Amino acid sequence: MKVGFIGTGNMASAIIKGMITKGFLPPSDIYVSSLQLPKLKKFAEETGTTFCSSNAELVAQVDVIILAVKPNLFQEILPALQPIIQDRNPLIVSIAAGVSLEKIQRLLGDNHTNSIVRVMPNVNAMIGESMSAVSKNDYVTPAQMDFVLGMFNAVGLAIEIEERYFSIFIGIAGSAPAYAYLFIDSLARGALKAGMNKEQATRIAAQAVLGSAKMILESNEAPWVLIDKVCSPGGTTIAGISALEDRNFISTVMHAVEATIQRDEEIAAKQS
Ligand SMILES: NC(=O)C1=CN([C@@H]2O[C@H](COP(=O)(O)OP(=O)(O)OC[C@H]3O[C@@H](n4cnc5c(N)ncnc54)[C@H](OP(=O)(O)O)[C@@H]3O)[C@@H](O)[C@H]2O)C=CC1
Ligand SMILES: O=C(O)[C@@H]1CCC=N1
Repeated sequence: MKVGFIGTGNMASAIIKGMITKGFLPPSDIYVSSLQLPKLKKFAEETGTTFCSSNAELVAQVDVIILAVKPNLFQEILPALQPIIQDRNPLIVSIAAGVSLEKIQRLLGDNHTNSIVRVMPNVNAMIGESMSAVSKNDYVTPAQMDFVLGMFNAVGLAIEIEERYFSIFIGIAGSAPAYAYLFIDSLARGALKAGMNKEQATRIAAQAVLGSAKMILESNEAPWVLIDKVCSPGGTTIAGISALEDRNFISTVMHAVEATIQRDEEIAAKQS
């Protein structure tokens, strides 16, 4: 299978580097196109991927197209590629927030029936730790779906969900790495304020958060049960939990998830 990425920015490069590290495809079977050609050439040389000087050149050579550009570019890019896409009929995979399967089909021509898959990965794909959601339209074959699930399982964990849950998924997985990085950075700032070197504090906090995430996944205990196990009576942890709740930590984080969902819905409304 030859897989072509239209767009090689933060997310595509994370997936590409993750796929290459995991040996999912030989780098030369990954085709890339984007806007700034000198930058693209350097990226292709560094990764061993196949450089394409235009989106059309890419579409002409691949079996799977990954749309990895910003949502507002879909209405410019897809109609221009419509004739060649309809001629070759590749599997179309979109990783954009706020662009529905139905919208993609509309941009490719309502009178056609393309195999389209929507994926919401996250940037941790770069180290093989993405959490990705996958949803398909009616024309995707079981073999095509297996290929997409295989690709995103190679760079983390991929699950199939109904498309109507995509906005919520972005709030807890697509955008969530940034929220987790912010939490770790905030812990490190607390340590910095108390006199520890920030770089060392960041590594310590990141390992503590990594272990906590693994504990939730591997212990089968609810987070609140685990929280109680850390809190000694009259100890340090309950003092910290109490301070977090003084500043509404739980509702602040819930509010961040709600804001993410709302923004995804706004982007979707603009695209429709
Ligand atoms: N960042 C993230 O963590 C996540 C992002 N996403 C989704 O991924 C998509 C890409 O996001 P992200 O990688 O962050 O964005 P970036 O801005 O980092 O990358 C966008 C890419 O699109 C390329 N591009 C722009 N115009 C064209 C064009 N006309 N033809 C071909 N390529 C073009 C750019 O090229 P050039 O570099 O040459 O300028 C760039 O490589 C978005 O739709 C986003 O919703 C989904 C999950 C997580
Ligand atoms: O911020 C964004 O819109 C993209 C989608 C999910 C993560 N980054």
